[in-house]
Amino acid sequence: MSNTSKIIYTKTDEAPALATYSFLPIVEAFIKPSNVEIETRDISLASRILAVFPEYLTPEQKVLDALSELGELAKKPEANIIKLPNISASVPQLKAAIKELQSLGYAIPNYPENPETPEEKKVQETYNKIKGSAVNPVLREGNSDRRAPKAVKNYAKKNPHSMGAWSKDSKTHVSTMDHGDFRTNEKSVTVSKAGTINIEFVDKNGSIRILKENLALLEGEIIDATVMSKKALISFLEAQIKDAKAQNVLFSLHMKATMMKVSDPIIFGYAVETFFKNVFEKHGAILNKIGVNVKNGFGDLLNKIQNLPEDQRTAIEADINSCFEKGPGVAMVNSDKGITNLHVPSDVIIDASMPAMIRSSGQMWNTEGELQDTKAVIPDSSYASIYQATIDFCKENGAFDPTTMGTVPNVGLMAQKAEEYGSHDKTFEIKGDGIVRVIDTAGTILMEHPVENGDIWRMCQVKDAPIQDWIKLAVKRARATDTPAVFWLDRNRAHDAQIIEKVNKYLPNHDTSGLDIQIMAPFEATLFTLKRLKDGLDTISVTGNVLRDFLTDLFPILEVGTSAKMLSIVPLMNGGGLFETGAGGSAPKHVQQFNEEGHLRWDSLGEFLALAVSLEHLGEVNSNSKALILGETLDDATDKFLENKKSPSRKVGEIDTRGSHFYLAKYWAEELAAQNKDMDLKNLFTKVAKELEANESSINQELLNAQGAPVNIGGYYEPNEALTIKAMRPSETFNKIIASISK
Ligand SMILES: NC(=O)C1=CN([C@@H]2O[C@H](COP(=O)(O)OP(=O)(O)OC[C@H]3O[C@@H](n4cnc5c(N)ncnc54)[C@H](OP(=O)(O)O)[C@@H]3O)[C@@H](O)[C@H]2O)C=CC1
Ligand SMILES: O=C(O)CCC(=O)C(=O)O
Ligand SMILES: [Mg+2]
Repeated sequence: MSNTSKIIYTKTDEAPALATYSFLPIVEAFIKPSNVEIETRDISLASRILAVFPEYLTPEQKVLDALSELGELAKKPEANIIKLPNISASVPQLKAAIKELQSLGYAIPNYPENPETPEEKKVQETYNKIKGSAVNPVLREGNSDRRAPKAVKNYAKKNPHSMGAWSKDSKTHVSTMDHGDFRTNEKSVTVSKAGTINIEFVDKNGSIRILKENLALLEGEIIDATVMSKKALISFLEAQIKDAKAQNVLFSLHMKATMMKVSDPIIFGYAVETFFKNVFEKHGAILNKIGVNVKNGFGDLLNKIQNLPEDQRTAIEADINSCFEKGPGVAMVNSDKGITNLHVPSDVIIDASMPAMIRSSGQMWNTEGELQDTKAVIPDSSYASIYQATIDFCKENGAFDPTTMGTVPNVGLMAQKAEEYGSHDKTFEIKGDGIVRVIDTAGTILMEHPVENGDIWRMCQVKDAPIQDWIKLAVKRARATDTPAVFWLDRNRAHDAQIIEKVNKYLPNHDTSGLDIQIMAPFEATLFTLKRLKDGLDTISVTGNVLRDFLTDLFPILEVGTSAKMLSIVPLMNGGGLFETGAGGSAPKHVQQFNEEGHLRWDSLGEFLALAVSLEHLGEVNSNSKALILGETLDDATDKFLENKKSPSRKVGEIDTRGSHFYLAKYWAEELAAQNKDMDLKNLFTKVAKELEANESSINQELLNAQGAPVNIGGYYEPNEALTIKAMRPSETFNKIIASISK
């Protein structure tokens, strides 16, 4: 078999990883006759931790660095990778994973919160590479094409998900900064020739500290730099806390602390300190001494004060309570458990949290577990306006109607760590007052900003080749679907102005005759798109990396109820394919339900869609007709799956992920039996389809019998393999039929 007939299926974390234990054996059996091999690579958080600390492990414990391997593969034409959502770990998640691995006998080091020795610094640096969004940027060697397939849209039109009603009197609103933030301070230049730059901090006395040295830039690369003023941010946050109280709305903070892993935890920390100002003013010395780190959220403070002598702890708790009493209500993540929006920076992630709020009448949970209007605080104003525009639109027009609304596919610029999501190694918390400047080897200052102690300064990059590829993809999608495409770019923003020049330069290289392609600032683009959306019309959004992320949750959640149902393709720039499953995350609360009730509600539709396009890609590239047929029939099976409503239910005792996989297998076998292009496949799967049909009720019964009681799979980040297989494949009858396919 040729080396190229290989699909790499990623093993990740939480609900998607559990689902893989049930789905992958089915896939392996079905694709075997086509001479396509499927291999797994473990890029779970646990595995990524073990991969970078080999010196702490015994020879048997060592694991491959699968992520680096896949990062290299993504640059090769033969790449065909199915990427499931993975944990982008905040520090609290990282620490929990480390603890679990240590308890399993892996002698890996602790995460050093305040590293002092060179050894501790090295350990922290290593962990920082695993922290946050450390997987996607490595694999995304291409731009993004995300859309709701027709079958998914049609299903939503016939079976609309619930949408909370909107009232014209809703007090919900977005609050964002109008000065001193990343948007207002942004500067940007396009580099005319390749070279290297340094980023320097010059203090008030003129002494220079190098923040980043010898950063290589390519010709035509756009760079931008900006700063968030700590003073402006804190006075903004103080004003918003007061205003939320005055308006009697919940205070909620929406950040991307996982993907913006350096800047956003700092901002999150300032919000915690501002909300609990009295606590930090009165007890700052003690909190400092016990190592409270607000970047890890209010939860870090609560955990660390548990070890204080009782009198100190109760004094602090009394002041915490008085902040809650005097301040506005805070939006809750889990009101039963008292977990607020400020507890953990990775609990509320803006791409999912804002659409979820908009879908529920613009409301979030209060401490009583009731829905209430909310002030959504999004400190940086770069993209906040899209949510305000959507809120205004819903107030004016009521909630969207999934039975009649159009769709908004996205073409997103993301290749080669484009824009903000590639900025971590160039983001700095500034220590002292002075100037930060970007300077080239000839001594020319490309950009500079005056800064003050505590400010957050960052630089972003986007290379020319990805921009050209993105423009090409936009034209291709507009042409393929004959749909208007809008570039969401603001000519008044420094970075966007540079991108607009490139769009104007490269668009004429393509045949755009008869196409409707426009450029609009995000606020106007939102209004334009929403109006069309309500009228049942489709509009392609062509955006940068952050808006890609925001819009590919916002529109899917409104249109089809969840971004899990998105087709998410990354045509890799060197010819391979990366097929992401859905556009959302790993849904931690699903695992909790599984552990408690033995019911997993992860919807693998994203996996089905991704596998079909992966097979199609492989079939075309390798002229493998069996792979093509498997892809086509899988798509037809997915249509049938939707028509017959075989997605997992939310409730225990009803069909869950495992049952949904059985039906996918049944329909896939039936489609293979029905096709006449390949007789081998037809004959083989006619038999399989008959057996699945004949055993349908006993398989369903066996699968349902596995529900209703707590399930122990021996771990959260590193579950025990044997226990997980047992839990995820509980139907002997089904397992036997699957095993018989490859015999
Ligand atoms: N591509 C990737 O690797 C991504 C990873 N993440 C990571 O995922 C974790 C959780 O992030 P969060 O922002 O809360 O986003 P999630 O998308 O995990 O959660 C938001 C909500 O989406 C719904 N949902 C998402 N996928 C499915 C699915 N397949 N089946 C059923 N429901 C689904 C659920 O909503 P409901 O209850 O309304 O149905 C869920 O509660 C974090 O660790 C984050 O870093 C996040 C985004 C992308
Ligand atoms: O990589 C991550 O942390 C999240 C990715 C994400 O949300 C997206 O691409 O939509
Ligand atoms: Mg996202």
